[in-house]
Formats: sequence, C-alpha cells, structure tokens
Amino acid sequence: MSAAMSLSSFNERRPLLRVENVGKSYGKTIGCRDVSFTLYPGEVIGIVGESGSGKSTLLNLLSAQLTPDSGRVDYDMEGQGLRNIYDLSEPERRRLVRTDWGIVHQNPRDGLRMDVSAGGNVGERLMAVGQRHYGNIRAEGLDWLSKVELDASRVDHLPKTFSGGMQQRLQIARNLVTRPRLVFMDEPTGGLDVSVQARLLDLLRGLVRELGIAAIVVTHDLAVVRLLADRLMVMWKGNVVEEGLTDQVLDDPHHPYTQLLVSSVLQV
Ligand SMILES: Nc1ncnc2c1ncn2[C@@H]1O[C@H](COP(=O)(O)OP(=O)(O)OP(=O)(O)O)[C@@H](O)[C@H]1O
Repeated sequence: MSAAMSLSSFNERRPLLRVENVGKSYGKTIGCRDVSFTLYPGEVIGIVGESGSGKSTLLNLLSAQLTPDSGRVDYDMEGQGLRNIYDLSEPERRRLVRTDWGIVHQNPRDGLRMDVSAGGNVGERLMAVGQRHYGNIRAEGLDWLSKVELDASRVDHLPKTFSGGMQQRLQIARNLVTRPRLVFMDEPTGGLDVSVQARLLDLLRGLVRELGIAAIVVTHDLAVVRLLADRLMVMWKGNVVEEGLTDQVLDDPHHPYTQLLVSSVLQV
C-alpha cells in the first residue's frame, strides 16, 4: 500500500464524533447514563426505544443543547481536530449549529422561521456560511426546493401556508443546503400520514446518501431506522442495552427489550 493510500484510509477512519460515558439526570430521574459510541463520517446511526427511555435527552446532549452531568463528546471541528463540544465558547457552538451541523426537529415549527418565506428559510443558512450574492442564493434555494419536491412557485410563500409534510421537507432543505457533515434528527417523520412518511423517508435516504452526510436519528419507529440507519442503538430506561448493525440487531435481537420491540412490530 502506498503512503498516500494508507494516509487516506487512516483519515477515513478518523471519527467525526466520539461519545464517552455521557450521562444526565433530572434530579432523581435518570435521563440517560454512561453512553459511549463513535460515529464516522457519512455514517447514519439510529437510536430507538420506548417513550421515556432517554432518546431525546441523549440527542440533546449530543447536539450540545443540554450539558451532561458526566462524560464528554468530541467533534472533529473543521481544521481543529477533535474538541469537546462542552468546552466550546457560545459563538463557536452557535457557528457549528448554523453551518457544519443540521438539526431536524420533529415539529417543523421548531426548525423553521415561520414568518420568513420558503426561499428565505433556505437562503438564510447559506448566508450563515458566508454567501452574499443574492442571485446565487436564490438559485441555490430554488434548486433545494426542487430537491425536496417543493414547487418553485412556492418560493415566496410563508411556511405556514404549507402542509405538515411540505413544512418538514422545507426544514430538511434548510438543514442540508449548507452540506453539513452531521445532522441530528428527532422523529423526522413523526406526526405525518403513513404515505407522506414513506415518501419523506425515501427522499431523506436519497439525500443523506448522495451528500455523504453523517446522521443521528432518534425514533420509536423501527421502519425509519431500517431504512435510514447503518447502525442501531437500543435504549431502555436510560441505558443503551443493545447496539450493532441495524439489520443484525433487528433480525437477531439479543436483549429481551429489543426482542419485545421487534416482535411487537411484527404482530401489527
Ligand atoms: N426536562 C426534564 N425534567 C425532568 N425530567 C425529564 C426532563 N426531560 C426528560 N425527563 C425524564 O427523563 C427520562 C427520559 O426522557 P426522554 O424525553 O429523554 O425520553 P424519550 O425516549 O425521548 O421519550 P419520548 O419518546 O417520549 O420523547 C424520562 O423519565 C423523562 O421523564
């Protein structure tokens, strides 16, 4: 193997995110505890578990929206290498969230500016990464509307005039337009009709794969992780009780809770 090749394969294995023994309690209630895993560039990891198992707590910790009681999360900052996200200054953290990360909320209202046009919602993120040319921003905004299957004629409309599925697709465009290296998704298809969910999942899968984006997807829906996630972590009462390749975990679950989760879906 040449030196260049060995260097490139080494770089490919450099973690994007390294999570070590992260935990958070709310008074006496455990949110999640002792979570460790490593995420590599372009990899999609799913976090499943029943309501109250600690999924949202973990996602909020990983995306620096919450501070842990213990543990650390290192992110491969552009040009700086791995840095503990909890040591970042507030401006550094805000810049990360606006540029190199995307956060897709379950409720699009939490991730969109409802008083700004569809095109403006997408263009704003481009301006956050330094784009200033109005024509280019509008052209890229239109391109992204078409990528998420929104009609160009809606570019100047406010998101509140959109259906739930359209709002969610706009939120995805707003998050992916800057080609972030890591996207956090909290129940990205929650609250949508089943047929709308299926189409949205297909679209998300296509975009994530095409752009090579790494993602952490929280859901209680096994169909979502089956389609999107390379790897799976199963949470139960605040703990990660099982993890592995998605198909392996779902086809041959070891922990009794995972077995219950899988069999309850099969019975439907
Ligand atoms: N702000 C909070 N204050 C107190 N307890 C909390 C808070 N947020 C979460 N919890 C508790 O932490 C535990 C984990 O909750 P969390 O919301 O992380 O679970 P979840 O798996 O995301 O559930 P859901 O799917 O219903 O959103 C639960 O016992 C919950 O009651």
